[in-house]
Amino acid sequence: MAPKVLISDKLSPTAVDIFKNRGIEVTYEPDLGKDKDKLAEMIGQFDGLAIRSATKVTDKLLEKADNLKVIGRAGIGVDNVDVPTATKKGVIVMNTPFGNSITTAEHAIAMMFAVARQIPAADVSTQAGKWEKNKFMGTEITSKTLGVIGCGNIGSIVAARGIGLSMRVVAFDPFLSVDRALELGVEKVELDELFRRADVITMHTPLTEKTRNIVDAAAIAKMKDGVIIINCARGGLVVEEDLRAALDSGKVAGAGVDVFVEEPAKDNVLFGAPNLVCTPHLGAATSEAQENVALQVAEQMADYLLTGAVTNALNMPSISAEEAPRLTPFAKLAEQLGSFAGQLTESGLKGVRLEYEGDVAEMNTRALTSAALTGLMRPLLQDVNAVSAPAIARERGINVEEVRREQRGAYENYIRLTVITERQERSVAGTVFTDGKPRVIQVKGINMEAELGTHMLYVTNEDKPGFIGRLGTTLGEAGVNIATFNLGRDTRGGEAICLVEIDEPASQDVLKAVNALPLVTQVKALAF
Ligand SMILES: NC(=O)C1=CN([C@@H]2O[C@H](COP(=O)(O)OP(=O)(O)OC[C@H]3O[C@@H](n4cnc5c(N)ncnc54)[C@H](O)[C@@H]3O)[C@@H](O)[C@H]2O)C=CC1
Ligand SMILES: O=C(O)C(=O)COP(=O)(O)O
Repeated sequence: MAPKVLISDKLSPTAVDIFKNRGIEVTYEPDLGKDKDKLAEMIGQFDGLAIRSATKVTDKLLEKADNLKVIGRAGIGVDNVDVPTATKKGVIVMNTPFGNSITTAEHAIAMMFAVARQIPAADVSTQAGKWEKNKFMGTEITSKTLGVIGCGNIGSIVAARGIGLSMRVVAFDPFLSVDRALELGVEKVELDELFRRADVITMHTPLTEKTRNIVDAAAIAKMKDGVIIINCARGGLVVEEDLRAALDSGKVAGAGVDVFVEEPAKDNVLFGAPNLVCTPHLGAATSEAQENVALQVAEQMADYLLTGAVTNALNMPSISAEEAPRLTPFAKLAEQLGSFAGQLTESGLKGVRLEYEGDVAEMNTRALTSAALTGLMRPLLQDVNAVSAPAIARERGINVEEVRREQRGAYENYIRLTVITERQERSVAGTVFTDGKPRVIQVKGINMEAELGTHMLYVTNEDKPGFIGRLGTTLGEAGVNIATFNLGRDTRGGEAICLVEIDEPASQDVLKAVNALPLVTQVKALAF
């Protein structure tokens, strides 16, 4: 069945065309993001949700999103998405990190000039026939200091534009390296120094608990008298009441505000302040940027839904379209190994070690580890998937270790998964042959070669003659048909393992009967 995608915010028609052309059923409801009840009613039918900033993807909405696999943000900020809850539910959240950055940087520069030359107010006055030439005295930008808070994609474009305008640029960004600052031609400074030195301050950080209220009354007090403040990033970065007071007092000479704590902003404390220029979250609103983000989000979501390729996800490692098909059998193997170990693990899991050897060591092992963790935890948590598994493992304090060895052993590729519990370590290993089929090749250090079917019996016993015949007879008498039978032992007369594929799940009576056989040490029904 074709996957279904809902677009709940205004997106360029390009997105609709791409989804359709790729065989995805698409519902375009550009105003749905504003109607959370209707959205909650509809969301259950969809595999994908494409949004901008108006749709709020809350935990309540996600509760109803039973089929959702991917949320695509046609833009950058995902503060309107509850990413931790989406991750726990196994829903990928992806954005388009570059599509609108130039446009947004240009908006910040436009705001700087609009404020410095009071263009909006001068326009209103002029069109009212007032010709107030002396009222609108401006500020020259050349040689002034531009303070950039957050010097990532957008901040660095703003910095470059600032330098192009002959400004001196200082930047505060804890993740900005000295080399990158040099390359950009900006001076890396601490926040207080930026506040002290900048004539114009512009913000380009995401909204996080660290950046919320970064510009409040105390910060403004450290700034130059007559500073200009520009916010084209997120509403919560500035305490609106404090900015209003500073505009009223003249401490801040002017502000350009594109984003608000509450959006749509209908009745904001800032409105009506002197020399305030506002726009309704227009940072990304150019046809060029909207084409970019619509095209990119639709391609990324379609890739994921149709091929499993992952690009620009915030909660999952990337998997390219080329590697997705190559990775699939290994992901299946990793998940089967995890599932095998998970079904045999009864006491508290402390850690998991994944060893990748040969060709597979050069693949995207993070994605394979996620698949292994999914298999491992599924016996406990039905809804876990490769998106949620690493987060759940972390939350539960399960230590995950990855070892990669590129040299080949007896097999071209080899994955060994070891679970570490309070009581013991247990390993299971497998490979993918050239037929693309995963095989288990070692259980607890005992070699064998088994393809895992849907229903399996796992039996450990003492290696003595006559056991296999008795096991076969017991299963036959119980009406259980054997599909495949795989054997291994550590030493002659030592510990032996049978992995038996059966056509139907083993009943409790069958398990009891097998358990009662002489020499049996453990019997377990496994399902894959
Ligand atoms: N007004 C609008 O329409 C638009 C607004 N935005 C906003 O702009 C933000 C930035 O976008 P990009 O530059 O693409 O993101 P980015 O991730 O490339 O850059 C953000 C920078 O902020 C820095 N940062 C993080 N925490 C910080 C802190 N506590 N103090 C100082 N710097 C910190 C990071 O190190 C990073 O370099 C987005 O998160 C979004 O909220 C983005 C697009 C359009
Ligand atoms: O990309 C971003 O972070 C933006 O803020 C753009 O928002 P929008 O898509 O225009 O609602």
